[in-house]
Amino acid sequence: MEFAEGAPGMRTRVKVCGLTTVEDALEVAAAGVDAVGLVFYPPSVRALGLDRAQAIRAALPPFVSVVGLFVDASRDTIEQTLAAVSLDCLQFHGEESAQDCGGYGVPYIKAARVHEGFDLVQFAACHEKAQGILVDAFVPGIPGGTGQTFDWSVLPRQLPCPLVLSGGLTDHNVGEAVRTVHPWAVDVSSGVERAPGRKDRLRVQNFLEAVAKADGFDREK
Ligand SMILES: O=C(O)c1ccccc1N[C@@H]1O[C@H](COP(=O)(O)O)[C@@H](O)[C@H]1O
Repeated sequence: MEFAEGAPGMRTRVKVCGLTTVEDALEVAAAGVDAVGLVFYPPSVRALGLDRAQAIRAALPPFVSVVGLFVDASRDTIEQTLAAVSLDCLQFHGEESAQDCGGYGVPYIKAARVHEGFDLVQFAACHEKAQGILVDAFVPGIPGGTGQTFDWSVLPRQLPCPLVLSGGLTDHNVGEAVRTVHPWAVDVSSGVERAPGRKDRLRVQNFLEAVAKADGFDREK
């Protein structure tokens, strides 16, 4: 199977990023998401401290992956975070090189902010050890979580690793996104919020329902 193209009948995985409370994390887990993201990037409205991250990790049921998001963090910061919080995957959302992302003994995904002329195939080749490549909108000066979409038609049909689509996804556009891009997974943050850093249960449910519908599965609320 070529990645970027999910196999026919495949279920698109869903990550909801930017959980800041145990209550929201349990709600999105109960709704059926595959992964939750914890933001370890202090300028973000969704950033959380180690105590809160530990509490969320400890509260989650099995088989919900916990992804730690970093933006150009120091190796010390990442190691200290990993020592305090058990993370299943790292998400590097800054300008990290392939070397910066490796050596933690934890799988990682590397984010690319897509703009005109951006060569995603070359980017993926540079990050060949990444478990997947996440694509997000390019907004100057803001690394992510912007709620902005981008032109999905610039994405290549084939990549050598799984593609995670993000950037301005909502329950209204994620169906079209899945049908157009056929990503391995989708990642959403602001599009399922009721306030910055607080997730809205109904929006999360509607988002999951829209993904399932686009995959060809029916999903009861
Ligand atoms: O969520 C954040 O605050 C954030 C901060 C810095 C870098 C990335 C961040 N989130 C990631 O951004 C994309 C798109 O988010 P949105 O759905 O458009 O709000 C997503 O991959 C988040 O994981």
